[in-house]
Amino acid sequence: MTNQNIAVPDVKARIRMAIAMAISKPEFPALGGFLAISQKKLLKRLENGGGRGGGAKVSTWIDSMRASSPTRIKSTIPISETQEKSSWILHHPSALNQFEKIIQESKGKQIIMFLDYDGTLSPIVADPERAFMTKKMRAAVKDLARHYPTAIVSGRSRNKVYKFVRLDELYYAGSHGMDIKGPTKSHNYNKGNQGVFFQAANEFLPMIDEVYKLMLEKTKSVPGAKVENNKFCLSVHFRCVDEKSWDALAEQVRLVLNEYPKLTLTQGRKVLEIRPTIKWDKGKALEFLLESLGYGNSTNVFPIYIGDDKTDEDAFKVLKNSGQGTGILVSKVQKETSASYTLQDPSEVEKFLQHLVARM
Ligand SMILES: O=P(O)(O)OC[C@H]1O[C@H](O[C@H]2O[C@H](CO)[C@@H](O)[C@H](O)[C@H]2O)[C@H](O)[C@@H](O)[C@@H]1O
Repeated sequence: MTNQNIAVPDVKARIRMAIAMAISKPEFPALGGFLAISQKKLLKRLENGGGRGGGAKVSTWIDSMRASSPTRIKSTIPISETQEKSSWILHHPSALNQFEKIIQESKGKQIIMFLDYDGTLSPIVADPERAFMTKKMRAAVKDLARHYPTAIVSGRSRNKVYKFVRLDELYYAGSHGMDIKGPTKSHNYNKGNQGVFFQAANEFLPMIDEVYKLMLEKTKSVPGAKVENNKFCLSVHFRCVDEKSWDALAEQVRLVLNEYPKLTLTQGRKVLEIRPTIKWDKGKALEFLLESLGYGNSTNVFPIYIGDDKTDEDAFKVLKNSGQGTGILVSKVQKETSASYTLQDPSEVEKFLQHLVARM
C-alpha cells in the first residue's frame, strides 16, 4: 500500500457527511441508507434534471452513428483534416507520452482511479455478453487497486459488470452511476466504506422492466437487434443490425419512448440507451464517490477518469470544470471531448495502469 494516507470516515463521520451532502448538494440524497429522505421527495429532486431529449433526437443520433461507422472512415485524409488532427492531438496528447507530466500534476495529492468498462478495460466486440477483459488487464486493475482507491463506472448493470471484473476491492457504479456499491474486501484506504450503497432511481425499476419487455417485443422483427437490461436503464444495440434497418429500429425505440415521458435517451457506441430523466450521470457518480472517500471539498485529491464513450463525457466535464484531476479519452479517432489526454485502446489503458503501479 502507498505511503499516502487516505481519510477513512467512520460510521458517525459518514452520517455527518451524508447530512452535509444532503444540505449542500440536494442531488445527493443518501449515503449507505443513512438519510431518511422519502423516495417521493428524492424522485421530485431528481426528476427532469438530466434529460437530453427523447424521440426527436433519435434521427440525429442515427446520423452520428453512421458518421462514426468504419465504412465512412476515409483511408486518405485531406491536408486540412491532417492539420486538424494534429491540432487535436496537440490538445489531447497521449497519456502514456505525458505520463510524467500527469504524475507531476498529481504530486502531493491522492490519486483516485475511475475506470469505464466497455471499450476501456475490454475491447468492443459484437456480442455484449462476451465483452471479457483479458487476464493481464484484470491483473493490472487488481494491482492498481492495491495502491489507489479504484472504481468501475459503467453503463452495464452493477451485477453484470462485477461478473466481468470479479474484483471485490473495487467500488462499482453500474447503470451509468445510478447504482453504486462500495468494496466488499477492505484495503487500508477503504476501511469503513464497505457500507457505501446508493441507488438513484429505484422508483423507475417497474417502468424499466415494462419498457424492457416492450422493447424485446417491438424489436424482435429486426434481425441482429438486441435489448440489454441494465437494471436502471436499457441498451438497444445496433452493432449487429444491417445499417439499412437502423432507421426502422430507431423508429421502434422512438415510438416506445413517446409513451414514457419520464424516460430519455442517450447514445453510445452503436447503442441507444434508455434511462430515467433524472439529474444523475457518470459525473454525479464520480462526485458521490469522492464524497464517500472523504474528498468532497478537498484540494488534496487527483481523480483520474478513463473512458471511451459519450456518457463518460459527463465525468470528464466534472473534472474539467472543477480543475481537479484529469480525464483520459480512449479513442483512435478524433472526437469532441472534455478529456485532457488520450489513449488509443484498452492495451494502452493497461500500460498506463501498469505505469501507475510501477511508480509506487
Ligand atoms: O459505460 P460502459 O461500461 O462503456 O457501457 C456502455 C455500453 O457498453 C456495452 O456496449 C458496448 O460494448 C459492447 C461489447 O463490446 C458492444 O457490442 C456495443 O456495441 C457497445 O455499445 C454494453 O453492452 C451496454 O449495455 C452499455 O450501455
